Amino acid sequence: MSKTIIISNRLPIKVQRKEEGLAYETSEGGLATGLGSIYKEGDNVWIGWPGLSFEDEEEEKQVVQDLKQQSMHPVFLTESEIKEFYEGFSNETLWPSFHYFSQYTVYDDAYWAAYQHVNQKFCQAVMELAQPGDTIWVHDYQLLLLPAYIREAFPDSSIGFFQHIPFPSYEVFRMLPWREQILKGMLGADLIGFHTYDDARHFLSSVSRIAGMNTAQGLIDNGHRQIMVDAFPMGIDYTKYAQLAGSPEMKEKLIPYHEVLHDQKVILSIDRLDYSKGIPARLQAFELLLQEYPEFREKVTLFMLVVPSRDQVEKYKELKETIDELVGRINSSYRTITWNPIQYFYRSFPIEELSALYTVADIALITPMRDGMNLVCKEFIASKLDQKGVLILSEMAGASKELSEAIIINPNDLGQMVQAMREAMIMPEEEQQTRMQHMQEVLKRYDIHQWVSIFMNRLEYIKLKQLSLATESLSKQERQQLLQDYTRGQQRILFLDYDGTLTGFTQNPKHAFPDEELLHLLECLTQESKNRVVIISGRDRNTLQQWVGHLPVDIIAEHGVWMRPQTQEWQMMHHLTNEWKTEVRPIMDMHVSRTPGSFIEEKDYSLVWHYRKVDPTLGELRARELGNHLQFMAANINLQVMEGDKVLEIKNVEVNKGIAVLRWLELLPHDFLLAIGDDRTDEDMFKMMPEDAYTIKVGSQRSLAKYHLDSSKEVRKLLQEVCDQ
Ligand SMILES: O=P(O)(O)OC[C@H]1O[C@H](O[C@H]2O[C@H](CO)[C@@H](O)[C@H](O)[C@H]2O)[C@H](O)[C@@H](O)[C@@H]1O
Ligand SMILES: O=c1ccn([C@@H]2O[C@H](COP(=O)(O)OP(=O)(O)O)[C@@H](O)[C@H]2O)c(=O)[nH]1
Ligand SMILES: [Mg+2]
Repeated sequence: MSKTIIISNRLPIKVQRKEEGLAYETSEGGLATGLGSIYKEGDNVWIGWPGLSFEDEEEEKQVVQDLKQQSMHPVFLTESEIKEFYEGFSNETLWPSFHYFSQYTVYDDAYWAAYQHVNQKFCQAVMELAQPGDTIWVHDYQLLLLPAYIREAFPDSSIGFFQHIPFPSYEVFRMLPWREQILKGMLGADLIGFHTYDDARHFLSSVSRIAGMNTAQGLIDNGHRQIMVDAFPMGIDYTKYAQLAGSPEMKEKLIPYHEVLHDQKVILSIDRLDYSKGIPARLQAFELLLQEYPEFREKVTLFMLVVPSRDQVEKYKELKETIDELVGRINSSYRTITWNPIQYFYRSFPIEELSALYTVADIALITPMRDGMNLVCKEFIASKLDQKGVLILSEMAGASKELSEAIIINPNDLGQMVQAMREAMIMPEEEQQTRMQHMQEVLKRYDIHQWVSIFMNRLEYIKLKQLSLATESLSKQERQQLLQDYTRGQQRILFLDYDGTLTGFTQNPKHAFPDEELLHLLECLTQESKNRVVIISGRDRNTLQQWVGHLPVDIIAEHGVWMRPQTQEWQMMHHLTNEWKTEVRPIMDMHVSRTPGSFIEEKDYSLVWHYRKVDPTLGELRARELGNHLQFMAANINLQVMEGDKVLEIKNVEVNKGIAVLRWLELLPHDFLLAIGDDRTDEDMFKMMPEDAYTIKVGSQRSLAKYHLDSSKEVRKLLQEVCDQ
């Protein structure tokens, strides 16, 4: 039976070394409870780091055994891996960079080496446990390379990846020297999820700009597979928090709070110790509230829980000192004999205590500078059974996208935070309830179980979609049939597109000249007297003449303006005019000057605007503008605007590859036809081919062709087999 394997850096439990031996505690965080519902089912398993370094193999064996009973499998990290992979690359490079704290980012090759090494180590663990057919779900920024490593080991596996922290804008992401390897690592997955649409959008933009891949409609085409990217805002176990808040034990738990607080309002703040959480600014805003509105003194208490986290990392140590100082200063300035403005705790609390705090708090003050999601604010909402209470939430938290009924603030605006606290303190109960009810509905509907099920569902969907494309890809059997039909054929025509089909895509189109391998292949194909090999290309005739003209191939140039049957002279297929160029060229010239990196290619009867070196978004925008402009002119002067891969071509309306192949089909008797092409212009050729022809599209986009091949490399392989017949 197939199973689901979950992999995250941290396991949902932490091993602690106590005097009486090893002890297991739950890890802080929503992921652990959320996925709890699936990892314990059937043979499912969760792979991750148990949170300590072990020197003793016996102790490690013990941990493996203990965890096995709870459907977990540990990956042990050495002291130096903890330093360089976990504290280093994960939390001193990726964490600050992805949270827009670029000034904190450490760029260190040793960290990067450790990061690759530990990702490999996780891959080893997956390989030990995975079987064909298993679903693999990788979590978070510590394991960005893992999807590609797993893909290499198990090419057909179903891999989902979810990132719990933000994905930064391209301008920030590009600063990482290892940006390309990181993207390639993530792209090993079939489905890539983020908390918000903005994160997904930023990721897609980096993929398009850095990896140069097509990312239309959230689908990435990497040449082999379609990869889906989408937003899946993570929910919480709503019922669990609601039930805890309503449990009989809760009433008792609340007694001491009420004794201390009397009629004071409670503002609650809970986070891990992290500069991304905006704790100092929050404290400053609270101080300003007390300063500017003395009427609130002794009427409000800030309960501030800071959970120790990554305390070996320098910036976290510094932050701890800053917070200690601020709390000390505010408390010492404003405290009275009976009142302390801030109740500050630096430790972690069990869920029952958290629930009591959520219940008792009037206001939750959640003001991160950046946060992937933030589950604390959701847990607060779920705990409010009487629907009284106000949430103040930073617009920089992923959760703000769902919780629009909160008081949304910008954490850099201290004045706005002060006003938000004031508004929350005096908000009428009805308004609190209306807002709370709305937020509760959102969170109840989209809880953690829904989150898991929607993610899994999408993963299944994209796998099926890939499969339907794969079934169109030339199977072993169909390949055999093709070769058999070829051998039987006495009069064969092979139509071969050039760029993207016989050669790969190059940054400079002039660099795509044929290499030795290709020339040999063409020689071999043309040596066979039963073959007519037709190179059918959009390129100008001079280039094609220079590159393949010495071979006895037929050439169709400029999508069918020119033809050169075998060794004869070049002929024009249509009587065309190019007088229109004087009118069109200035418009293209203007676009070139407005679009850095673009250039014009001039052929005898067409003009082409290339934008492969242009920033992709700008390129698409300008292509649309130019296309519209030319479309408008074209209708009056018998021209067509053809869109290709990063090109826009304008030429006479009667020219296309379909009309060109018809000429060959009419003139030459044939009993075996093969047509291969990669681009939109090749679709015209596929359209004109008779039913029994073998038509092959290179790449995974939809096509009129019957079959698909992955790349020009695959095309060459097939043609070599044809040659060998
Ligand atoms: O493992 P640690 O280094 O101790 O850190 C704890 C976890 O922190 C991060 O949490 C994030 O995930 C939450 C759930 O999706 C999200 O609400 C929050 O905004 C994120 O910051 C981190 O992503 C985890 O990998 C860590 O285990
Ligand atoms: O003493 C504590 C404080 C917090 N949490 C939990 O830690 C998680 C924090 O998740 P969040 O998304 O808010 O932030 P992260 O720490 O993951 O960045 C929440 O589920 C809290 O309930 C906990 O278990 N014990
Ligand atoms: Mg092509």
